[in-house]
Amino acid sequence: MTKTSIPLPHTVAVQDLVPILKSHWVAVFVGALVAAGLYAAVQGAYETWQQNNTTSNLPGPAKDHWFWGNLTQVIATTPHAVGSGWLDKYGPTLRFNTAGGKTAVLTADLTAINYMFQRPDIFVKPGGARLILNEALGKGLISVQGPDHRRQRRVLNPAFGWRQILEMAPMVFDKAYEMRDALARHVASPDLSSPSVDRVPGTRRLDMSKISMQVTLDIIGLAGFGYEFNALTDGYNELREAYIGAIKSAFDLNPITMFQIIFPMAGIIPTARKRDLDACRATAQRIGRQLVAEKKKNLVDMYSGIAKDTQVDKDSLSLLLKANLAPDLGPEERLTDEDVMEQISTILFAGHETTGTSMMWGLYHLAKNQRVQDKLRDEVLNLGQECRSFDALQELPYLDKVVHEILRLENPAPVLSREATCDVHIPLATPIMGRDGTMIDSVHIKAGQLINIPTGYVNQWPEVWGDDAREFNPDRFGREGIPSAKVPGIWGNILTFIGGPRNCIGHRLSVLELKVLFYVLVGNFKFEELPSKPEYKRTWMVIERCVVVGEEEAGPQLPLLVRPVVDI
Ligand code: HEM
Repeated sequence: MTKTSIPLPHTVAVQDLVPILKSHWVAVFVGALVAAGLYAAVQGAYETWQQNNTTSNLPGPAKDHWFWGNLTQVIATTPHAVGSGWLDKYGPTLRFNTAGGKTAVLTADLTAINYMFQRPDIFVKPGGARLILNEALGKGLISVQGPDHRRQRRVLNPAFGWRQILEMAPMVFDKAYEMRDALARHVASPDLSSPSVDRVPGTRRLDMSKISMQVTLDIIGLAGFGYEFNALTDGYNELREAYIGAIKSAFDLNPITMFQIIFPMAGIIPTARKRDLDACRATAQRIGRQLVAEKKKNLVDMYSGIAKDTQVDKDSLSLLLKANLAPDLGPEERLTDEDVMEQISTILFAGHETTGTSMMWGLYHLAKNQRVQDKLRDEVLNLGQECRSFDALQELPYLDKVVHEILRLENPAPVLSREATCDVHIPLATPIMGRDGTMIDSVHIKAGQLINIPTGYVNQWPEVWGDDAREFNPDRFGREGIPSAKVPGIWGNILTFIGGPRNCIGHRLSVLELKVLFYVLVGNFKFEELPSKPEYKRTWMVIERCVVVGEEEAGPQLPLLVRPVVDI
């Protein structure tokens, strides 16, 4: 019997499909995109459900809004204020609702925080934060993860040791005295714009937020990469404009940007914000490449004997270029010129607004606490008004306490976000009661779970710092048990510079800057609240800034009365 093959009625040869596919390629392409989108949405929804389900027993606030969860409260005030309220109410570990049906864990538990700090490959910066950092700064130390981070950190570390930072002290003193002279000129100039009540003879109403940002920009330019911004003299500077433009565009959190943060895949949408950002980045990169080329040439000239009598410049960029040439580094461990160039925007971003904001809030507290200011002035004037020795400043115990207290109470970035890369149990020092009444001694989370670390809350936690933890009182340092060694911070047992392998590489420079700046400021001027008593309010843009109520449009400002010390 011969077998005859009977074609199945619905079988179509592949070649028959080609013309159909060709004539319908747009429809097929769109169909494939929709299918991929649907798959991603279902997969995403399933993962979110799993994450939410796993943490559903944690205490925390109910949703305020069907889409924005509890974020409406956060946007109305600051993440630090809202988070602190929840932590006071629900205990040290809780869960709240973010946008799009997702949830976040918030924990001030010191064991949990230390566990996360020590495992930066498991607890990474969330996708949305990485998107913004990459857009604004490229792939510098603060943006990269895993092996790239370890490779960069190894080369950068030697540029930020105490010995290297101490060599920058003379330059920081120079800038601090330039600021003093600029303040003295302002005070001596006629005040035509302040309300008459604030025109007090022998004083001048000055925006100390602006001056804090100017002097710290000048310092980071010179200390970071030997570059003069001349911000204190207010001259035009191309890199400064590009940097300010990039930060402004990057943090322009309009609804499309918010959508892109929540759903990072949407980052490919071209927007005016992205266009502006790219233009600013192109300028910053052009100047950055030029700086790297010049510094590299200096090093090569020095090592090859062309410029025998010169020394390596003392700025971080020169020092890291030198470290990058170390013979014990393998070729795959060295940074490329592009890697080095990206560190310029990173150092600017990470080292400028943070220190500037700490200086500004420090002045705010000193103006409100004249007793502390007078005590500090009495101490620093023992060194006269022209000291240039950082060793001498290190001997001043009250200056040390004041700087600790400023950095404790005014953590510029008081809430950190992380995202788990795998399922993990986070141990807790303090067990908490779940919604079902059972005790929880470790938090189980799924991969992709968002976790917030309220470093600012821990810095102000009465359990750690005493009942007056939310007040400005430098004398708390030195009380028995304070600071507490239980707090896992890299500096001063506070969490301002965090801890673990991703701690703030610039913390020593920042402490040096603040000591020098407050020595010069308080030794030469008295800072007072304005007689018109404006109301100040905190705003948040990753960093907590100060605005005047009713003048929010003017942006961050801290107007204070400044009085030269000779007139006191
Ligand atoms: C008061 C001043 C400062 C504060 C409060 C501060 C705070 C921080 C914090 C909280 C982080 C961790 C961010 C995260 O992982 O999410 C960090 C990282 C970093 N900071 Fe600072 N910082 C300050 C000053 C500086 C200065 C002066 C520099 C540079 C000269 C600097 C450079 C960096 C860099 C490069 C990183 C990334 C480190 C890494 O991921 O390995 N910071 N800083």
